[in-house]
Amino acid sequence: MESLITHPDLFPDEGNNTFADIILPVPIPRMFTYRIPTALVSQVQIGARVIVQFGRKKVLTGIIGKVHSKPPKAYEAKPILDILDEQPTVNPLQIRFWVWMAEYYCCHIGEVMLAALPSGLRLSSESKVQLHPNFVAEESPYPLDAREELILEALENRAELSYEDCEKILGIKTIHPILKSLVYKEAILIFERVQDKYTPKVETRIRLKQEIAEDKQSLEQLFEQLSGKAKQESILLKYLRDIPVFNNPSLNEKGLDKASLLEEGDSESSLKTLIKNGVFESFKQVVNRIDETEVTAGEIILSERQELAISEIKSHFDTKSTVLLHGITGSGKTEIYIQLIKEVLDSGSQVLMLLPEIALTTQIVSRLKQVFGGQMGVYHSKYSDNERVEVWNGVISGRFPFVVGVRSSIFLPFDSLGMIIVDEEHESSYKQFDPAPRFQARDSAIMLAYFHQAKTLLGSATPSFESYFNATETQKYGLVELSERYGKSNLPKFHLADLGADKRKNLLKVDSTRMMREKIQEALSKQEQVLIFQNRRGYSPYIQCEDCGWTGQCIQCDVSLTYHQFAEELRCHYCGYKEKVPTSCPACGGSHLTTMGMGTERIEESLSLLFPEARIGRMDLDTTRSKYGYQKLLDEFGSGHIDILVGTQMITKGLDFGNVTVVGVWDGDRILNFPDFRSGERAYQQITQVAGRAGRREAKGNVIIQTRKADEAIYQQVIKGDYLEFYQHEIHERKKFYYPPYVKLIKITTRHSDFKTAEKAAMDLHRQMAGIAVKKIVLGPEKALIGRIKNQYQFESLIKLDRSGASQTEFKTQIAQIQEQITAKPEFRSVRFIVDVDPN
Ligand SMILES: Nc1ncnc2c1ncn2[C@@H]1O[C@H](COP(=O)(O)OP(=O)(O)OP(=O)(O)O)[C@@H](O)[C@H]1O
Ligand SMILES: [Zn+2]
Repeated sequence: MESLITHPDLFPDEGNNTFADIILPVPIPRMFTYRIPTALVSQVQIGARVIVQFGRKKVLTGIIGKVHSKPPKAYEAKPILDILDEQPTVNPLQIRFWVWMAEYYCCHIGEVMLAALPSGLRLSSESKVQLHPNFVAEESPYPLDAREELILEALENRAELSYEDCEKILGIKTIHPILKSLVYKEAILIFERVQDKYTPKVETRIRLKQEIAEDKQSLEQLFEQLSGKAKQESILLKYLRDIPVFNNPSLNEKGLDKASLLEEGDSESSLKTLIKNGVFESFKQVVNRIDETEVTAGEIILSERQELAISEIKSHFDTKSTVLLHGITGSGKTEIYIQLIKEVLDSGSQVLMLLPEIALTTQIVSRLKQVFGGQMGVYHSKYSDNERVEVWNGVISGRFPFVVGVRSSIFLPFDSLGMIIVDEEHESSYKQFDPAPRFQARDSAIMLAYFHQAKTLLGSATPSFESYFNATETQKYGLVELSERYGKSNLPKFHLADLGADKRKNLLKVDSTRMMREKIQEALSKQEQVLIFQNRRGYSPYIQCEDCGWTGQCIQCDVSLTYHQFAEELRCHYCGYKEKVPTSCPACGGSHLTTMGMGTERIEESLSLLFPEARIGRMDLDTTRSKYGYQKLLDEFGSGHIDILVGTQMITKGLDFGNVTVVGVWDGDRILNFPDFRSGERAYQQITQVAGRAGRREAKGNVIIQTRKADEAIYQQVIKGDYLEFYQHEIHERKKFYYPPYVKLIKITTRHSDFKTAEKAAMDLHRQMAGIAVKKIVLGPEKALIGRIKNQYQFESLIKLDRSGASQTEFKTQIAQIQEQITAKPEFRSVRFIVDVDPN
């Protein structure tokens, strides 16, 4: 797309009264108001992309958020330079949603826009200069000065110059007055070249020349000519095998993708010869990046219990807009979703289904694909930006009335959602931690549904306390319970394996109890499969010197470096700093460096000592970094090429493998040790979810939890599977100590490169917050758990706010003002405040 626009200074103020508030991709709190030149008034639409000048030299692409007739008071509105879209890129519902998100999560609307638009839809633009077509130096009535001459000279040789080029030519920074004068003298034009970053995928295709394809005789002749030229003949044969033009010459038209024509090792040069000799021709075609899939699923018959759940969900939807489906692991929630999705799609509305990041590459998506085929779009963060633009456009065009996606799919341009499903709604990865907007996708989805007058279905075997609270205590949500597994499957049997007792009896072998070994052996001997879970948190292995206790520390953050065996490196998980593993201790020079902590790698090693015959796989951040890494491991496991799969959180999310009968939790106690008020909730969820992967068909499942604290209440609660009892016990504590869902939490982090400055600013913030007149408790400021990240010191304040909407709005408005006041003070100019609403 190219847009030729005149320079802003060429727009006189025409006294016209239409203004637009523009959402700009810069960190300013509000939308910025611009004037709409008369010539453009008829094209103005909310959601259309525009080009505006921002500051002195910057040209930005923004989006029209609002149209009105009130000129801004604090500044003179500049004109909009151009409107890029005939069809708006985002719709008014999306803008409403963005505005809500910026307000609720205390961030700039520009930040929401940046998160929402795939970067392929954001435009890059740059001011360019070219000679005025009518300019003839000799005839110009205006004298030119030396600098102006230089620019014109350069333009004699080059069709266009950027602002940067001009700066270089003149060797000065302030070129604007000179260019302005040249514009006035009608010697140059300033224009914008705007580039759409999205590039359609173009394939080179090959087809027979039509006259050959249509005429059997000339085809036969061709074979005679090619006899003896084996390479060319082979290409022709391959083509005819894939495109049988003998039977149907019209097939020839769409040809064959060049890459697949040559995939069997045929040579490119032989193909070239064939093209040169007029046998084949090559042509280009724009293709979809996202495959079309055929619907392949057969009819599913729902169980009575599932039918009942569906009718309960629907009847709740008559009066409530959100329903929580609490169905134990393996109860068949997916089939319930499928049925409901079908009905909503049939009624002509759109459906969005949210899944946690990692679950999105798995079975559930292929299951949905079988049912919904090409009308289902998948929106994944491992997709390239171009692929995301295709999903985006597919939602607008109606190609994808149904999308399954990760948390960012709530930003897709839906215009008539009928239902949003949030599967595994308890998952903490629905919360975006960094950068802003720090949104919780489940909560935002409920808001989005509200804007669309749509319904939200939350599903989980282990609901978040927030959702369960809303479904029971306040009855804002409807509650539907499924407490039996589908079909002949039963919940697995639990075994607590006491590490301490085994140690005393000398039964421990490479960190494993006798119970763990026996159960794994039993499964292996029956050709059944095993999953071993190791919690990621607190388990990063590190290197320590046995002599002096030295451990590697990051040079920019207050954290230990994590040991990566594979790369023989120490890495910082916060800033990415890395160094080679030292051969001797940098502190004392000793040579006894050992690996501490027990990561998945270590367990993999232990298991291969214990079960030398077994095929063992490992799934963690290291082994799944590539786009298809995760899928590949799961495929190998699913097809029985792996007997034991060791993994972190990733192996717990929604996996459904019938042959898994044993699930081992390698170190249960570590799961209990989250240092926050949600630790109990998280531990219950994690153990229940991973245990739920066992025994999902007829064969009985076994879950072994290794622990030193077998009498912890939480183990008994998990084993009993009594979510309600667990919830009631925990929620009581939450109430007593003022924690969510009884209060709203806001965390404010104050950051600065100087320790004292950070502390002082945090204290200042604290003092002023005390003055805000809403019911609240303010804790801190305290040095953050990790006191320094990327050389920035951090202090944290935690605010417990009254749940009422009015209190929250009041607090948030005032906190924004307080931040502005503090950073206006010279000593605090580079202090950063990070506001996290509903932190994890
Ligand atoms: N009506 C049905 N007909 C045939 N098979 C079914 C039906 N309902 C569920 N199943 C099968 O039962 C198994 C468990 O179902 P599903 O994976 O949907 O459980 P879930 O509730 O999502 O469990 P989790 O919370 O553990 O992920 C799957 O293999 C699924 O294909
Ligand atoms: Zn670091």
